[in-house]
Amino acid sequence: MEAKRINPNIDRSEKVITIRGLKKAFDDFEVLRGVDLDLYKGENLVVLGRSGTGKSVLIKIISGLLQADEGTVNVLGKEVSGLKPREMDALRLKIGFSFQNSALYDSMTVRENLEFPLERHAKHMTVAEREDTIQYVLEAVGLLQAINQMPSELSGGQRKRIGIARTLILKPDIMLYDEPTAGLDPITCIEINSLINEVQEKFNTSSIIITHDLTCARAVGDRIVMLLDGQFQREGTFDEVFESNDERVQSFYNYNFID
Ligand SMILES: Nc1ncnc2c1ncn2[C@@H]1O[C@H](COP(=O)(O)OP(=O)(O)OP(=O)(O)O)[C@@H](O)[C@H]1O
Repeated sequence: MEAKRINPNIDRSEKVITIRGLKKAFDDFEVLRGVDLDLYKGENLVVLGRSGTGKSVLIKIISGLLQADEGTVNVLGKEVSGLKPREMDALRLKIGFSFQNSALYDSMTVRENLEFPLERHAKHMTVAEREDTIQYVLEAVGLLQAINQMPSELSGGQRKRIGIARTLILKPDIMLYDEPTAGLDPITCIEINSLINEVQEKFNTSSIIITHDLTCARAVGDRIVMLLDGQFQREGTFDEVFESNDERVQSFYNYNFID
């Protein structure tokens, strides 16, 4: 299994996300207990953690779908908690959210699925510009030939690619991938991992990749953070994170079947 070649274009002088002291509880259950996080421009940051540790809650707070209880969350220079709904909508357009289930509309063709966000958010585009943009993102995910197909005619991996293309179509600055390889076979996982790295290079995005798949983490992460007991307890390259003797880190590693 190959480790990621760290992207030389990461700009460590520019942070696109800065989080300090983030707390979030549901009733008495404290999910996030003081999370600090920086995402640098051009970086692929992997957030690792076992099921239920609050990874999805974290990205929902970043994208304004959930409110923090305490702490500061700054995205592209804006403090999320202080934004009016209209400002939040504008910020959200700069954040591409790739959902676990790809979230495609089953009754629409691939082209229509991709046209949909353009019709809503890129009204200034001509029909020809839209078509060019659709073809460009489909080509980028290697599925131009599927343009007239229905999502039901595609494999899980292909649907995932189209979901990523639809997220890219509005040219987001930040990509949030929630479990990009969940439910895919090992070969398709490798293809999706490569696609995440290609997107980083071609679209110059900064990304957070949420996963508990260590093969994915190693293949795509310039930097890895591990969420344990509501806080990031380990941070570094893949090897640095797993150098730890911490039993929780080791058991996480041992339960993932990797070479
Ligand atoms: N809207 C909500 N209301 C109440 N509890 C919630 C809500 N959203 C998340 N939780 C709880 O917060 C905890 C963390 O959930 P989260 O979905 O972030 O986990 P996760 O780390 O993404 O897990 P997985 O890897 O299984 O997706 C869980 O115990 C979950 O039940």
